Amino acid sequence: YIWPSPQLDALESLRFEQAFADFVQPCDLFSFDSQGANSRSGRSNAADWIRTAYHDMATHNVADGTGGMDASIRFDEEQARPENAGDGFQNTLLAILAQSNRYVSIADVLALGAVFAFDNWQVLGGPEIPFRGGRVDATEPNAPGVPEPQEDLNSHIASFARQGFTQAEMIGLVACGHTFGGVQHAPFPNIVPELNDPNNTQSVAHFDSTSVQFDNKVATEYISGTTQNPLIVGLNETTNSDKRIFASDGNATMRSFAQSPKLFSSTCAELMARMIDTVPKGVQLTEVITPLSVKPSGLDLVLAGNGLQFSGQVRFWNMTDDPARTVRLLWDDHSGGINNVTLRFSHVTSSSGGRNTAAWYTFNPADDVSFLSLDPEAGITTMRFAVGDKLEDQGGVGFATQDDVLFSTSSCFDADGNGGRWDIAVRNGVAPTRVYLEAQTRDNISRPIVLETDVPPPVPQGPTNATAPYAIWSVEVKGNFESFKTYNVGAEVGGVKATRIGQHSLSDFSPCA
Ligand code: HEM
Repeated sequence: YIWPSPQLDALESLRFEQAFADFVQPCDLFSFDSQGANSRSGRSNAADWIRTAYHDMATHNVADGTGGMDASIRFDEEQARPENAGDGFQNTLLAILAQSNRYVSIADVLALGAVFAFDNWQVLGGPEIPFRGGRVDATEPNAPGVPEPQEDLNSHIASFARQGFTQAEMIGLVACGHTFGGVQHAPFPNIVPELNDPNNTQSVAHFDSTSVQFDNKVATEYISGTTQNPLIVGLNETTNSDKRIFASDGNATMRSFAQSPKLFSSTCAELMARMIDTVPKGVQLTEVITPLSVKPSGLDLVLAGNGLQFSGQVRFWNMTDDPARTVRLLWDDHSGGINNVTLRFSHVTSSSGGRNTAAWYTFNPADDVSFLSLDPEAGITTMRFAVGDKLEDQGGVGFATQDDVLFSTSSCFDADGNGGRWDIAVRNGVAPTRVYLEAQTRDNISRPIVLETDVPPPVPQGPTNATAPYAIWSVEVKGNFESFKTYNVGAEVGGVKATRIGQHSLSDFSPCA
């Protein structure tokens, strides 16, 4: 896709910049145990996240298009059902709900959690699950429908058919899920006894001998008869659902997985992608999110008195540090000028279990100067980057940069921290039908939403100064801790409503006179 695209940019950052993937590194990390990082609980965030994604999806009904990945699992009513026994769903939401935002739904982050749980294993031949965004969060619980271990084979075949999966796909999906984690004593005391093991304090009987790792041991141990999977060798035959499911085609599918780690991996990539892309009828998912090779990030542009202050970074994918490399930012302005500055190397990040690296360059010219100064008359229209002698301009279109509506540093906060005045700079010649502040918050069912506060145009007082590059629109705000709330600025120009560059709170500016 072409930058900027607010939704795809946000999905891309979350998928490729590691932010919450750190919850599944190391892979046996479990955040909800009193021993924390030294946990010997037998549990893992990674396993909880995969199971949560499956249980959210498993309510899908292909016939009427209801249910699916829509984060309905976040409702207490759904978590209280016997089919959703255990605290793994609550734990998952506690860890990752905060990652959702106006562009990335809670259902998207649940799907991404499952992707991350598999992601770290790619270096060892594990699958990369293609990730799309655009899921829509449910407004109420879905109808029940998650399979339970005591049900018979025909019920399971029917249940997976209702979810949209064939019998062979059911075997595959269960095997792919059950290469992680296991069955805990607390929610399933009839399947797993207390283990009294100081290295497995929550008494989890694991599905295979490598329970926090993606590999085909779930299949090899089953085929060789050495499996300890509690849903295969459990003393109570009734709850041996994996045994019935795995054997339901004469072991053909499981044998093929045992013979070929590659086939198991590619099958899991395909089935997991289908699982997380199973959404209620009418929901339109985005394209598969792939990393942008060049991505401007964290941009800010403010009017400061007589100058424009521009700051930000640019990320180059699959690039490591190289002191000999020169990176320049070139920008076009409104007066037809082309300007340029050499950017400074900032740092290198790594993601997906160390498989990808990205090099970041920052726009500020020196450590003690946090912005580039632009001429406000000329402004900025488009960026391009020169890496050595290679021009990065998105195939000629450049990186469009808006300078029409911005925060002004004349904004100020009240001494009590409970309000102040927002000054928004509107470029001369631009005629917005609306300018507004955007605050991101959540509704009463946790969905990220945006509240808008209108900023009125200035009331003309005497002759207007039509030669000033920007006019100031202002609004006074009041409320508890208002000075510390973060806002974006948005505007509607020519019928197009869009968020502009940068994010601020009043406390970034000066006290009001
Ligand atoms: C007939 C279908 C299935 C049944 C009856 C079933 C049953 C179970 C049960 C009883 C547990 C133990 C939960 C706990 O103690 O917290 C479990 C765990 C798990 N299941 Fe399934 N499952 C099924 C299908 C799937 C599928 C399709 C996936 C994902 C693709 C999946 C992923 C997981 C994972 C990752 C765990 C480990 C959770 C943890 O260790 O915290 N399951 N399953």
